[in-house]
Order: sequence, then C-alpha cells, then structure tokens
Amino acid sequence: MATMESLIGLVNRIQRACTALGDYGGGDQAFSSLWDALPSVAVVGGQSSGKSSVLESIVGRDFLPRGSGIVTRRPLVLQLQKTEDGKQEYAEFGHLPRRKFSDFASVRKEIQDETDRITGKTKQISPVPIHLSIYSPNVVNLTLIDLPGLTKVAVEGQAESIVEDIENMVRSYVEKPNCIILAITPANQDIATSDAIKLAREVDPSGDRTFGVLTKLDLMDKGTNAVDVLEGRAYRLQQPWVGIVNRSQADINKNVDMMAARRKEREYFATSPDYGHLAGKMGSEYLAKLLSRHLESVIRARIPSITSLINKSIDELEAEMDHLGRPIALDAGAQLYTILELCRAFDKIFKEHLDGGRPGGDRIYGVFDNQLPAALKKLPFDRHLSVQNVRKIVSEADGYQPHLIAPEQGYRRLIEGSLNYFRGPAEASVDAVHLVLKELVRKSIGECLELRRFPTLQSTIAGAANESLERFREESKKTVVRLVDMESSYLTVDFFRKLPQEVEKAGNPGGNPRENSPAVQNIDRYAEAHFRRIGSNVSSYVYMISETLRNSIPKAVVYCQVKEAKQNLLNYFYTQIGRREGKQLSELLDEDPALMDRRLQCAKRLELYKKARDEVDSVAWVR
Ligand SMILES: Nc1nc2c(ncn2[C@@H]2O[C@H](COP(=O)(O)OP(=O)(O)OP(=O)(O)O)[C@@H](O)[C@H]2O)c(=O)[nH]1
Repeated sequence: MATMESLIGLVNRIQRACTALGDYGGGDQAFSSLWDALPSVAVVGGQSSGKSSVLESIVGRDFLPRGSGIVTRRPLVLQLQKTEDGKQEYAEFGHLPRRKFSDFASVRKEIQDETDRITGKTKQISPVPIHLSIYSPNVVNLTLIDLPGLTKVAVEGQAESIVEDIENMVRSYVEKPNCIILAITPANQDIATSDAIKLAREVDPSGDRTFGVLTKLDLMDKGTNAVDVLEGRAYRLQQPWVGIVNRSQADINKNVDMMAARRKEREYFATSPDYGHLAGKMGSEYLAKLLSRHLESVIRARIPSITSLINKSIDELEAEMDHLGRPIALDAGAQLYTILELCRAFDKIFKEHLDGGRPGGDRIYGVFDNQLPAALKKLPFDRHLSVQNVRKIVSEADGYQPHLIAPEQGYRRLIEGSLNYFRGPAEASVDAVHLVLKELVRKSIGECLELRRFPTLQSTIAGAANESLERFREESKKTVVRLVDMESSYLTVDFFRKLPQEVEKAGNPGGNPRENSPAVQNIDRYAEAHFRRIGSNVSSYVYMISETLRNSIPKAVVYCQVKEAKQNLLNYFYTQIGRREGKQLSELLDEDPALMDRRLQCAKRLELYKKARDEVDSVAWVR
C-alpha cells in the first residue's frame, strides 16, 4: 500500500528534478509538459488576508517575510519534504543549490533579498518565481505556491497597471487545470466580496479544485459567526471549507512560536461554542491533511499519463542519443578499441563497394573491359610497321652488311620498338583503377555513419587509406611495366619457326642494275614485298602479345591494387596506431564541441527521466 507521503514525495522529486534543470514551466517543451502534468497548490487571496500565515502554519515554521503593505512580490514555489523523525530540519533555495539553511530567520531574509534582487527595493512585482525546499519531520509532502496578494488599488510608488498585473500573474498559475487553489478569505470580510473566490470561480467554475479557507475567525464581530460558510451553505464548493485561526499581529510581536500557535488554534475550535461541533474538521493541521489526501487521489489518477509522458521523453532522448552516438570511454585501451571498431566499420563499407554489395566496384571491370582494349587498339602500329619504317629500321640494324637470309636484328628492333608502346596503356590502367579505388575510399568515408561525429579520425583514416593506395599503385606500375618488359626480353620462338621461309627469287643478282631497267624495278618491287612481309609478321606477333597483355595486365592490377586494397588497406595504419599514446588516441576521437555538449545535456536529461521513471514504477508497483 503506497502511503500518501510516497505519492506526493514522488511528485516533489520529479518537480525538483525539473527545477534542477532550470525548468520553471517554460523553455524546454518536454519538461514544461511534465511540470504541467503534476499538481501543485497555489495560495490565493487579497493582500493581508493571511496567505503567508496559512502557509507558515501548514509548514509549522516561521520563515516568510512579513510587514505592512505588499510583502509577497514574487511567486514562491515551496516544496515541503517530510524527513525521518528526529532529523534536523533545513531549507534550500533553487538559486543557491547545496547551501543548507537551518535558521529560518535567514530563510526569510534570503526570500526578501532574492525578491529585491529582481524587483529592486521598490513595491514592484515580478513573475519570476523563487524556489524553496523545506526538509522537515514536521511537514507532509506538498508543493505550495505563495502568490502576491490581489489588490484593488495601486498605492504610492506603484504603476496603475499593478492591480491587473498581479491578477494576471496569479491567474497564470491558477488557470492550469492541475493547480489546486487555496482560496483565502478573511472571515471578517463579506464572502461575496472575496477576490480569491471571485478568481477561483472564474478559472474553476465547477469548484472541483478549489479549497475555501476562512482565516481570522477570531476577529469576527461579537455575535456573528461563519458557520453558514464553513458548512457550505453560503457559498458551495465541491471541497469542504476549512476555518483557520492564525497568530494575530500581537502574537507575532510577542514571538508566540508555531507549536504554541497550533495548540492555541486547537483549543480555540475545541472550546468554541460556534464551531465545537466542527472541531475535527477545522484548523491548519487538518487543512494540511485534507490537501495531502486530495493530492493523493489526483496524482493516482495521473500516474498513467505521467508514466507515458516520461516514457515518450525517454524514447525521444534515446533516439537522439543514438543519433548523436554514445559517449566515448576515457581510457586508452577502450579508445583504441573504439578507433579499431570505426576503422572496421569503414573497411566493411569499402569492401562492399568492391564486392558488389554497393555500387562503384564495377568501374574497375570497366577499365579492363573498355578502357584497356580501346587504348591497345589505338596504339600506332600501322605507322611503326609501315613499309618505310620497316625498311629504315631493318636497314639500320644491318649496318654496313645487309642481311643475307632473314633480318634477325631487324625483327628484334621492330618488335622491341613495338612492345614499348604497351607501357602507356599498362600504366594508364593502373592509374585508372587507382582513381576508382580512391573515389571508393572517399565514398565509403562519407557513408560510414559511425565516423561522422569524429572529423579528425575521418580525415586520418582517409589519409591512411590513400597512402596505402599510393603504395599499391607504385607496386602495380612496376609489375605491369615488368610484364611488358618480359614480353620483349624473350621472343616466342615457335612463332618465328612457323613463319614461311622467304624464298630468294631476286633474279640476276650479278648484273649491273641500272635505274629504270626492268631488273631494277623487279628488285625494288621485290624489296618492298619483302619489307611488307616483315611488317606483317611483326604485326601479327605484336597482336599476339597484345592479346596476352590484355589478359595479364588486369590480373597484375587486381593482384597488386584491388586485392591489396581489399585485404590490407589499413594494415599499415593499424601497426602505427598500436604504438600511439593515450593522448594521441583521444585527439583522434576529437568531436565537434557543440555535439559533445548536446550529448552531455541529452545524457543528463535521460538520467533524470530514468530516475523519475524508476520512482513512478516503484510507487505504481507497491499499490
Ligand atoms: N488575529 C488574527 N490575525 C491574523 C490571522 N491571519 C492573519 N492575521 C494577521 O494578518 C496580517 C496579515 O497576515 P499575512 O499572513 O501576512 O497575510 P498575507 O495575505 O500573506 O499578506 P501579503 O503577502 O502582504 O498579501 C498579519 O498581521 C497576521 O498576524 C488570523 O487568523 N487571526
């Protein structure tokens, strides 16, 4: 069975938690709605009607400023928290956290000073509330709000608007459906003229949440009494009326203490000929109990909606935390772990691009299937193996002694010269694949959501990956150039064996060749056919090599660049990072300060809401 104290204490705890976050019912939306979901009790009445006196006697302590004229000039949000019997009582202000006031005279002084701090030592008012918590074994758990007294005229030094300003400020508190109204009316005033009742009726027409409190019963004219009001006949409310006798100004001047005042009040009702029959339902102690009981039923009814509000906020905050990323650990080991995890996350995406889970890897195939064959086809072999060039190269190779059978040196030079052309397309393939890989690194970095919050690590990983790609490119270039060189270092013997042997048919070799003679023409024609044949032989050899390279260059490129990138892209980085100090590691995990701040706020709120949820749960389950 949940006690009344635990239920109201729960509300107080949640409200205090909200207060700690600087929420006064405005600002943060989720908090203000939580604040609004919780009930509170506001004390409303005309000036000097006895509001502060009622508050003090519920609390059982003298601590509110007092004096003639307008005293309460800012709302005072007062949280009463029952502590274990025998515990020292103390007070705490929201604006002075961690400072405990055990002397209630200094609480009064602080309220005065804090009021003046905002309003100046004038008779001005301010809607900014003062938050005060009182911890005591002598109170029940309640949140009370003391408000400036309603007035009908502005006094010297006050703006004309003050009458309306006060009313609007008070209304802003009591119009909230969760606000329980303690409408204070002095008994020595006609109930029909009560400002408190007038305002209460306006904001709570059904009277569900209005408690009528009649003060100054002892000051009524002899021969009159308030039984009609107290028994609900003069003015009907859903809740019972409670009569109160506070200390008179004379009592206060004589320093009559609170306990004595309560005793006196009890005696007053017990011995009163008018109110004796109502004694059990009168007095400030009874009022406090009545209020607590009412709050309990209100809160009980609210628990489901408070729970769902808290859960909704927790869900939202959790989602935001996920979005912001969880906070990073502080020790070097955990940081290293985090960095490696992030590297792996990036590496996984990069691999998916290559393996086809994500787009982009196909562009490598495009290099081999289109770019390389096209480049090979464009090589200028026609020019290199033209009759003129063949003639030139073969003649140069022969030197002073023309070849007699087959121009071996000539062939070699023609072939070597041709094969040299292959270096270009080979190296271009390496560069093209390099560009594709680099682009995939850039893409993968961008797509790695986990990395987004760490700009420093992001650029470090990108740098390390590009360095590796650069190294792979160098290796790959060396390898493809070597492939080309290998082709020219040893000619395929078989190919030449199969060449049809040239038949020497140059007739009349001993004659004196004269220009324009048929013999000379024959020899020229013969020579041209000879060189053409050489050219076409070389050309088909080169074509054969071209076919080989078209297949072997992609193999070399994949082996040296693509496979390496897939398996060892960050290996070098890993060996380096293992040697780093804690400080360098945390530098890598540098985050945007605004983001870190946001996360801190978010985590703080999440903790608060979870605490609130635990508290609601513990109460809800006991029932
Ligand atoms: N005899 C007697 N005097 C009372 C009673 N209630 C209040 N007083 C006196 O009325 C005066 C005003 O009381 P407060 O409690 O300061 O009234 P208040 O409504 O808080 O005043 P403001 O904050 O200035 O609006 C004080 O001198 C109290 O001693 C009562 O029930 N009986």
